[in-house]
Amino acid sequence: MSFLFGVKHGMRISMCSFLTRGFRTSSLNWTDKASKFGSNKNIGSKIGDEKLLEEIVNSDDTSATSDILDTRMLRRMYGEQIQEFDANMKKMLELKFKEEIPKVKSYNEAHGIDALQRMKVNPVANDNLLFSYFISVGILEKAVSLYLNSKEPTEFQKRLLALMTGYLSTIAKGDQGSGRTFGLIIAALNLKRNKRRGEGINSLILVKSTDNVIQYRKFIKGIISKMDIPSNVQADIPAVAQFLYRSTDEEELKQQITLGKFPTPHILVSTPQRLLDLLSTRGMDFIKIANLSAIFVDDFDCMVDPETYIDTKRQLPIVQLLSYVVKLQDYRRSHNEPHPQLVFTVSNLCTDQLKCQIRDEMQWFDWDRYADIGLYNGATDLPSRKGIATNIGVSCVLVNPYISGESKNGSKFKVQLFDMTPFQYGNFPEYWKNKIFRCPHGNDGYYRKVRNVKKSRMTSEVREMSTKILIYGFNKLVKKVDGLKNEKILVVFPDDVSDKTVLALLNKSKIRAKLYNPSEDSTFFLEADSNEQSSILLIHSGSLTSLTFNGLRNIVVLGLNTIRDCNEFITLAGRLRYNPSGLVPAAFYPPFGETSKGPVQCRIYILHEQPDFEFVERNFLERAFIRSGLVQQFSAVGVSESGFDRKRYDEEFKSDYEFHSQS
Ligand SMILES: Nc1ncnc2c1ncn2[C@@H]1O[C@H](COP(=O)(O)OP(=O)(O)OP(=O)(O)O)[C@@H](O)[C@H]1O
Repeated sequence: MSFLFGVKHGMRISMCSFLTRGFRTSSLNWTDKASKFGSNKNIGSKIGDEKLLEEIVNSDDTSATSDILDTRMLRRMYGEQIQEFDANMKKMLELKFKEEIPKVKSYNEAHGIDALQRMKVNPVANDNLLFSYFISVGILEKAVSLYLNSKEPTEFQKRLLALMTGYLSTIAKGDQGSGRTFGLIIAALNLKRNKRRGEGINSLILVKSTDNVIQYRKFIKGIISKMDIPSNVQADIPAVAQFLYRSTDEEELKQQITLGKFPTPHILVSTPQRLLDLLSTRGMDFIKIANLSAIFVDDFDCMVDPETYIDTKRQLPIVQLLSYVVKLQDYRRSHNEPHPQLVFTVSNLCTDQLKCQIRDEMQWFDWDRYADIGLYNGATDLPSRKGIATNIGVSCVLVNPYISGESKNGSKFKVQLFDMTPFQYGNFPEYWKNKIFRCPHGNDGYYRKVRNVKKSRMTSEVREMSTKILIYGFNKLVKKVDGLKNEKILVVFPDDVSDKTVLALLNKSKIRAKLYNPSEDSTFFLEADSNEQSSILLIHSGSLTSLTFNGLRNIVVLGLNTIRDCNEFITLAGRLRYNPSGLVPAAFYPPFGETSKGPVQCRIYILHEQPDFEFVERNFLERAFIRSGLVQQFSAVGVSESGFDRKRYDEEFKSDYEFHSQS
């Protein structure tokens, strides 16, 4: 408590209040400003006194600078402090709630109408809804249409933007590549701030990783660059959006100075961890998130446990942060404005278990003003739609290492490749359900345990050898498979394998490869191949969530440790974008059980060492292939594995407690 309130209140408040007095932007919000520019009225540029600010930051107190630099120590202390803070906060909240409840009630009574009737635009009544139906600021609508080269929102965006017009909250299910990220960006840019909320950051957008924040920065700057506003105002981006992520000390300090200079951006994009760091080191008066209009969380289900969601012993950073931020809204509320809108996006595999947990355990949402996007199934129902687009094919290639004695120079390490025997899904929903929900020792949790035990038994030499086998396999695959020759490929490897090791092994095999850089590689797969450039882009599996690679058609996965569960499999497949615009048409996600007959246009090759490919690994893949919508399979190398005993495999994973057909 003392850490957050005592120390922070002393010096920081004085600095912050000075900053807001001295550098406060006009009380108009940015969308108002933009409209004025659109009508060619110059409202004046931002007041800026760099030197004075620098002095204030420097003289803030020396401990503040060391606070910032010695963040590791602070992060360690953070856990205890937040608990103490939380307990005190609860007491204050209880008192505050007593005063505030009549106001909240009166708001709900005054607006006692059905949630869906609050929407000003009906997203299904008209097939030709354009951005102009939802975006009230002309200059923003033009910029979005120019940037996306389209005037039409996607189906997902229509639903989301319609809910925004009714100030509704949602947990929105969406297909991979359906425009979820842009939906959130447009909603946040367009969201006007009610003056009664007072000053503060308008929207908070939380995303999983640093790479995601950098991608948001690129998209938002891209939209702003299309606005027809004077060039001196273009430099004002920090007043519109700011971006927080863990980085070098220098970059982190830069982020803080910008936030000190522009304390109330229209949008703040951050990873949960970085925001928690800053809240613990700089306090909530530095980050003005006490009266937000909206909180957006992109890919919420990728930030929690894929099986148990938020029901875990350890409180996950996103859960910890949301609980804190939402409480803060109520604690600080001295106006009669409603609860901030909460918008989470999730994948279309998400079950209603997540929603139930949030409803029963978290006081985040105002459920009177909530509406779903997408169909929520019960915990043991099949998903309503396919999770992987029907133009994607998947192949599992088994890599068998051996020592050849035929070379002139003696024995040589070589590999053979085999296609795994494809799975036969059949046409029976009961079979699929048994596989997904009733398969004994077949769930993702069990599989993960088996893989962890296997990994813990491997020495570092064996681990390195395993990577070497897969790189040899990759090299052979590229030479052997026509569809991969001279193609650009995204190679994904497990988070616990060093990128240097993979890069060194590829270079040794004379394969030109480069590591993914979020600032420059989003168009890697659209650029024409040249002899000097690499055609292989390398990325850790943990970095994939939400990244868009326009024009990506081939992914090679180095080992099953790269895909730890079905969600990760869907996220991985969702990076494939046949369409250069980066959108995946909704028609590629038909109902779950529909047989996919379309051509395979994008491919995933999963490489795995044959000696390590046992029934449990095979079963994991079968479950993932079924659960993600009976994905199309294809043969990559044309040589089938031998010795697979299907009968024994089926027996091993048969349940004595099964789903049966109703007929
Ligand atoms: N309405 C639209 N019209 C045309 N293109 C669009 C539209 N919305 C988004 N896009 C393009 O589609 C691509 C994917 O969009 P976006 O990243 O929002 O999808 P997503 O559902 O968030 O994908 P992911 O599966 O990566 O989370 C982007 O590169 C964007 O340029």
